[in-house]
Amino acid sequence: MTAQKEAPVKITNKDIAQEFLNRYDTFLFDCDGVLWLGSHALPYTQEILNLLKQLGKQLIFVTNNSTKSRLAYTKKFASFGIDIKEEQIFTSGYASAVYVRDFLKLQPGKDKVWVFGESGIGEELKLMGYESLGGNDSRLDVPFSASESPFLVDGLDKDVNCVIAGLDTKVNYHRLAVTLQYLQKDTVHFVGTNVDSTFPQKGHTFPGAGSMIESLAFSSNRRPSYCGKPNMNMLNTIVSAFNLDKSRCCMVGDRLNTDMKFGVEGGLGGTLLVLSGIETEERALEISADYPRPKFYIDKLGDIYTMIQ
Ligand SMILES: O=C(O)[C@H](O)[C@H](O)COP(=O)(O)O
Ligand SMILES: [Mg+2]
Repeated sequence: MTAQKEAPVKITNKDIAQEFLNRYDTFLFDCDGVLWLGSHALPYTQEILNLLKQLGKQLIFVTNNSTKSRLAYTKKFASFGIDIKEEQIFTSGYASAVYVRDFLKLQPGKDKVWVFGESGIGEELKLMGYESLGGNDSRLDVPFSASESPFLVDGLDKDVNCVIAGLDTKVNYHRLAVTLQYLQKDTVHFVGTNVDSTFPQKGHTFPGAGSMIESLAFSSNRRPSYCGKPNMNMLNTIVSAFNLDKSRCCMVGDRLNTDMKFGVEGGLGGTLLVLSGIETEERALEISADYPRPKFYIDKLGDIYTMIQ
């Protein structure tokens, strides 16, 4: 991993903020920890996004949170007074469905997908014509019994040829046990939405998708193909969808080993780390073999708005 050669620059005043904005035409925004913490919008999120729109900047949103579909995310943005189109949003659930369609080339109407995760994965699969099982099926909410589970008593579904595993806030032994049965079939592909070990919320840091997916990897002794940031397939999908000039793009995120790695390895013109999510200023400045340093960093995204007033 090539560490950013020059030390990251902290955006602390109007001149630095203005120079930063002038460098880029397109901003790829991570969501959790940057725009909001769960249902709590971070300060001036609406204002800074509206300002960038007024400046003619292109806004794209790239979240490793697979719990909602792209369409559902437009509603979350709207709840914060932000008007965003579905095509501007890329989730790790969508990236996983694209991987199933374009790389695994599973047959809609024939191949089914077992989902360990929430509705955002199944909804994206459905839009591509795939039937998915598991997910938020309420029969998985009851305590597990091998002799009574409806997912086992009649045997596994023979048309399931892929497992997609992602963040599931209703994780339980029933979901883990049935998912493992599918992963024990070597004909079933193992896809993980994202590697994030933790999930930032207001005042707390909770287990992330990666911590659940790695549990399934451990019990099945298999490695998942991860599709979210920093996977370059996800970036390439976005770059080609918008025909982007990467040199004029900046990735804005709160995690070094996903967002910053995604931007630097993707060859984007710049990266901005915000300290309102997972990372600290110390980690932003340290040189690590596991992830690159950001080009810029700031306490929180909305500070750009207040600085240039
Ligand atoms: O656990 C997860 O899935 C992630 O922490 C979370 O959803 C990350 O979302 P992002 O910061 O990429 O918007
Ligand atoms: Mg984040």
